[in-house]
Amino acid sequence: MKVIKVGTRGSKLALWQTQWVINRLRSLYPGFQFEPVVIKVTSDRSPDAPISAIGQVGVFTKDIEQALLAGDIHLAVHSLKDLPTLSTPGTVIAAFTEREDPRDCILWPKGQPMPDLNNSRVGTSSVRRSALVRSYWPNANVVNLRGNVDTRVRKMLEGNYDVVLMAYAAVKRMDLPVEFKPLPLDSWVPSAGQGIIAVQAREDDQQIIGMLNAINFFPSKVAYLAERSLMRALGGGCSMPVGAYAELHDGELSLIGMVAAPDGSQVVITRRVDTPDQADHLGERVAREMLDLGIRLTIS
Ligand SMILES: NCc1[nH]cc(CCC(=O)O)c1CC(=O)O
Repeated sequence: MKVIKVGTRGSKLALWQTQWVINRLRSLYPGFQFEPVVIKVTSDRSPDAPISAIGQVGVFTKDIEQALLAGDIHLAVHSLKDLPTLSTPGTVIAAFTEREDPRDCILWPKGQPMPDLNNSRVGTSSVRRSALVRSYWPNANVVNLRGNVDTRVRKMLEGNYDVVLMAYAAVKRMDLPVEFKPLPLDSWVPSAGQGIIAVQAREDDQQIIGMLNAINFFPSKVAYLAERSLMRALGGGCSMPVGAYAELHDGELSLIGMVAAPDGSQVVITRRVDTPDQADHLGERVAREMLDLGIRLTIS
């Protein structure tokens, strides 16, 4: 039986996502054996350093892509939002999964009432989330908090933070000892790709690409094309306070874009609609309109 090696990070969330993809593939292709291969990535090697200090693009994904290109694995499973908006030459995202709830949410310890957000210590290391906290809850204290989902929850339960911010997708996929409340999509615009799992193959591997095509979900792909185009037009990556969320509904693609000043003094949110074949153009248009509003994209 042919063994297909599936590259993944070793975090619980990554392993959950990889198992989910493997289960889908296994039911479609019973003649193959799918085997997860854990690959250590840059961010795992410096678990406490701020991502902005580790610096380069692709801290969650680069080492896995290299293993893919080297032929050590046949395919790779990533959180789409962790992948750089410019794809690595030689690789292709051959499947975008059905999107899990894309919203951000706040988490606090199980059994406790929801903290007063405007007087809380909020743990996050995301520049997008900190800008939104500073804008919407001006008296809250943003405290840097890095690490895998488990680490972030543990540090909160140890009393270092009153609430932490996280992707709702992560809360739904894992069993966490927390209370949680999702934040509204149109004011807390998520990161491009949030909630979608990306399955990557080598560009020249027609067999794997063909197999992955069966689990590709077109509405997720076209939504991401618009979100990615917006990110590219802003020249942004995860180091900028930018959000993008697109949705295909009744043949119409709508895109919400968000740009914030890192200190929260300005938040610009724009929504536009177009046909799905105009996904790229829609992203550029929303980006252009937001830039025309004159927000200062100062990267701290
Ligand atoms: N960079 C961390 C990361 N990458 C993907 C997810 C959530 C899962 C998803 O978006 O599919 C998370 C956790 C978070 O944002 O709190």
